[in-house]
Amino acid sequence: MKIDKILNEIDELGDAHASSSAVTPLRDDAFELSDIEKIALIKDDVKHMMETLGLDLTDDSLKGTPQRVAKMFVNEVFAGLDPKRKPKASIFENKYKYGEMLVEKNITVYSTCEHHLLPIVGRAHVAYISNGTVIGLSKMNRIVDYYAKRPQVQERMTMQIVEELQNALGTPDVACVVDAKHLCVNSRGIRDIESSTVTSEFGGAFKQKEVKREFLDYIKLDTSF
Ligand SMILES: Nc1nc2c(ncn2[C@@H]2O[C@H](COP(=O)(O)OP(=O)(O)OP(=O)(O)O)[C@@H](O)[C@H]2O)c(=O)[nH]1
Ligand SMILES: [Zn+2]
Repeated sequence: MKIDKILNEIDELGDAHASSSAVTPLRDDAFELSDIEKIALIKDDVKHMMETLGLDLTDDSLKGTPQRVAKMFVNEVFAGLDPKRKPKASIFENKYKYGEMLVEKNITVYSTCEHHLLPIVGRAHVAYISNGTVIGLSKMNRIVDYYAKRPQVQERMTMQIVEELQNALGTPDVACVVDAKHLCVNSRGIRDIESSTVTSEFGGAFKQKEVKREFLDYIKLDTSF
């Protein structure tokens, strides 16, 4: 596929929108290889890494690891790099005129820290106020999961979730709070097992103190961050 076409598609999908401030840094040729080609190349890379560490890849337990890791990277933990996998946001008309805030809370987040390639595990809470459009509830969970399945920093992921929902719903009135543990902080380095990271993005009406407060009350967080 021609790179112009791919970039156009990404643009249409809203991920590389010119006004976006939270774009995952991707190479121009990011989608020139097929998933199968990527898995074959990554398999060799993982094999090389393990051999360099001195592991015997003829061992029964280790021999399948390069292929297993390559498949897991492309099809699972980094699958959200591919705009083709972006969930379709089922949008409905708000015929019942529900005008209050809707909160989808405690969405499970499994992501990967892009600095250490170690897991980020936590919860996302998203909210919006309808301007005439409503979105299928599960689509909010799916949008969170799509952006989580990338090498990430938590700040960017939080902003990407909000930007995507703003595009889908056609309103700036969207917010997201993420509370997550970074295994690069908990299990190595400083090894602080208790600490977690809270990030937030408040769009449109959520910048107002009372609206923000209502959202944070629903998810039972204070405003001290
Ligand atoms: N802002 C931000 N930083 C992150 C995130 N995930 C991991 N980091 C940090 O990225 C930083 C990378 O710093 P470096 O000094 O290059 O890495 P390091 O030598 O492994 O540092 P230590 O983790 O302190 O041992 C670390 O402080 C991580 O805690 C994230 O989502 N957002
Ligand atoms: Zn890290």
